Amino acid sequence: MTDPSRPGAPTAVVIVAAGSGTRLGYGMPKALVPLAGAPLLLHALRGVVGAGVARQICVAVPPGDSDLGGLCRSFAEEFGVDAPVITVVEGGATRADSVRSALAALAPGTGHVLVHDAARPLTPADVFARVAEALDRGARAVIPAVPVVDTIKSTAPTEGEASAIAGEIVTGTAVREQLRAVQTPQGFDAATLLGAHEQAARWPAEQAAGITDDAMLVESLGTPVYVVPGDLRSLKITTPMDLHLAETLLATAGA
Ligand SMILES: Nc1ccn([C@@H]2O[C@H](COP(=O)(O)OP(=O)(O)OP(=O)(O)O)[C@@H](O)[C@H]2O)c(=O)n1
Ligand SMILES: C[C@](O)(CO)[C@H](O)COP(=O)(O)O
Repeated sequence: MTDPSRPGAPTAVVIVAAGSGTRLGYGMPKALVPLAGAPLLLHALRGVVGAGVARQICVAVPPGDSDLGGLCRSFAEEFGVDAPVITVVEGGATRADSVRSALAALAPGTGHVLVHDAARPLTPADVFARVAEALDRGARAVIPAVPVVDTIKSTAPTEGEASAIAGEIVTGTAVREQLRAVQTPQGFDAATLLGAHEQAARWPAEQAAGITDDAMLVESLGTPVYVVPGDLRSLKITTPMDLHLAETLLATAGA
């Protein structure tokens, strides 16, 4: 339910659910893939409504889809008038295109926007709350993140004689203490996010192909992006192993 006592600007949550799920390999849009018997999108919708931050939820579904749109409509009927308004739009070829399509459907007067992956079905309410609170405190952009546990190195393809040994060679080691693994929901002042996406829509294809989250578009404008603690349970379902892990987490939580 939307908490009417929550201070701050009217908040919309965009759920991007238009991906194909190629790496998961189920032969259906990833948002439809079942986790503990319910599609990933349904888990994400329940999470957003349970967090109580949204006045509107705008879901980007694959072009031509009717299953995920139908799921959203049934979900809205289940909650009735107390639930946030749920809007369904057709997503695009890339995640950024899907976000852009959803932003165009936000209600006039929307002050804050949280962009969330349908592929993160187990994000705890606390994470939504931390992001929304940072916006209420004046941040124009805020992301949840967790520390990185592996050592991260950059590499380059080997050349000449070295290529007989291996395909890649190390070019550097990042300072791990400065690295964070970034999650969603990512929160923004609505005008800031719209401006950032409008600018990125004019980027050349090669540069646009490198867009992996919304915050990097805002960073490119020089706007400070704040970081709040994420949660390891907010994992992104990308491969079959992630789905197994999420099933286990749910089974353990319900035990
Ligand atoms: N054109 C796209 C691509 C991705 N997404 C959404 O962005 C989130 C993160 O994307 P990702 O995990 O990469 O999903 P897919 O693109 O479906 O995965 P894959 O790359 O394996 O096909 C997902 O909720 C996905 O539905 C989207 O709305 N529109
Ligand atoms: C937005 C995101 O979930 C932050 O970690 C991530 O960058 C999405 O990447 P994907 O390759 O589109 O799954």
